[in-house]
Amino acid sequence: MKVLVTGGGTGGHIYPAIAMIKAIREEEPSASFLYVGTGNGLENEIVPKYDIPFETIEISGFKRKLSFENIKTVRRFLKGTSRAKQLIREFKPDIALGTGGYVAGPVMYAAARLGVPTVIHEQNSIPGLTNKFLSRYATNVAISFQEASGYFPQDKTVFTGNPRASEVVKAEKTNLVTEFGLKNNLPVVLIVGGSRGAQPIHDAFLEALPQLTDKHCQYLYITGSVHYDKVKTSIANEKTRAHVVVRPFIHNMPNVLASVDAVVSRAGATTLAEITALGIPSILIPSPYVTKNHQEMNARALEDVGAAMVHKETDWSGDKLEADIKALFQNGEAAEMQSAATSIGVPDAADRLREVMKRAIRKT
Ligand SMILES: CC(=O)N[C@H]1[C@@H](OP(=O)(O)OP(=O)(O)OC[C@H]2O[C@@H](n3ccc(=O)[nH]c3=O)[C@H](O)[C@@H]2O)O[C@H](CO)[C@@H](O)[C@@H]1O
Repeated sequence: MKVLVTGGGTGGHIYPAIAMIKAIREEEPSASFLYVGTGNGLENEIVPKYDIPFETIEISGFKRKLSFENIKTVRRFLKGTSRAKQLIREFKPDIALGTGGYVAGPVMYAAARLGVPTVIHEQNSIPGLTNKFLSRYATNVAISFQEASGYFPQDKTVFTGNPRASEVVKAEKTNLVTEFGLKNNLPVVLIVGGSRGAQPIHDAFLEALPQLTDKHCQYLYITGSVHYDKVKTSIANEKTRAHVVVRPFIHNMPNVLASVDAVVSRAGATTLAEITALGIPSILIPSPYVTKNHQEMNARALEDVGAAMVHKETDWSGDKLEADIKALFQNGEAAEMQSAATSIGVPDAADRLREVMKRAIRKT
C-alpha cells in the first residue's frame, strides 16, 4: 500500500501521523509512505528522524478576519495545491491521510481532486479551520472526541480516537534514574507545556518552587526549546527542597510517559490522548490562545469523568500547583484519577483508524 501523509505545524498534528505510519508499517512492512509538510514547520525536524520520505510545499494559514494577507494566502494555497498535485501524480498513493495544520489543506484538497481516497483525522473536541474546510471533500473524517462530531458531515464521520494513544500503550518504560538523574522510589511529576512550551506554566512553577519539597514527589520539567535557558537559570537561582530535573524537549516521550506518575500540562489533544490511554492523572492549564478555546473543551472532557484537575490560565498560580500536588499524593487522589483517565482512553485508536482507511480505499 502507498500512503500519502500530511499534517504539521505543531507536535499535536505530527505525532498522530507518525504513530499511524508506524502502525501500518507493523502490519504491512512493504507499505511505502510520502510525508508532505512545510520546510519551516516542526515536521521538518521530526519526520526525517523516523526514516520517512519527506517533501515540502510552501503554505501559510488563513487569518480569521478579512485581510490583505489572506489574498497572499489564497495565492500560496493555489501554488501549494499544484505542487501537491505534482507530488501525488509522481507518488500515486492508494490513500491520503491528513492530520490537520495548514499544510494539510492544499495537500488533501489536491488528493481529493485527483480521486485519491482521503481520510482526515481531527484530534480536538472543536475542529480547526483546515479540517472543517477539508471535510467537504474527504472520503471520511476520523474524530478523537465525540464532541467534534457535530462539526462534520454525519455520514462520513467515525470516532477512532488518536493513534498516538496506541503508540504510547506499547512503549516500554524508560529508566528515569539513569536517563535523567531522578531519584528511585519517589513518584515523578512530568511538567510539559505542549510541544513548544508555555510561559504561565513556568511562572507558576517558579512561584511554587520555594514551598515544594521532595517529600511526596519529584519533577521532570520539559520547558520547550525556546524557554529552556531562561527557565533552567531561574530554577537554579530559586532555593528549594524539591528534586527537579530540567530538559528542553524529549524525543522518547512515549517511554517517558509510560514511566511517570502524574502530568502537569496544557490541554493539547494529542497529549490528552496519550495520558488517558496510559491512565495518568493530570493537572491541566488549557491554552486560551487557540481557535474557539478548544483546549478548554478538550480538558473539560477529562475533568468531567474525574481524570484531571483543570485550571484556567488566569486562575493558575504556584499555590494552586502546590495544593494539587498535595491532593494527588498526600490525599491519595491519584489512584482514582488514574482509573478515571483509563476509562476514557482509546488504546486501540490506530486499529480503528486503519479500518477507516481500508474502508475508504474500498469505497472509492
Ligand atoms: C498552540 C496550539 O495550537 N496547540 C495545538 C497543538 O498542540 P501541541 O502540539 O502543543 O500539543 P499536543 O499536546 O497536542 O501534542 C504535543 C505532542 O508533542 C509531544 N512532545 C511534547 C514535548 C516534548 O518534549 N516531546 C514530545 O514528544 C507530546 O508527547 C505530544 O505527542 O495541536 C493540538 C492537537 O491538534 C491542539 O490540541 C493544540 O491546541
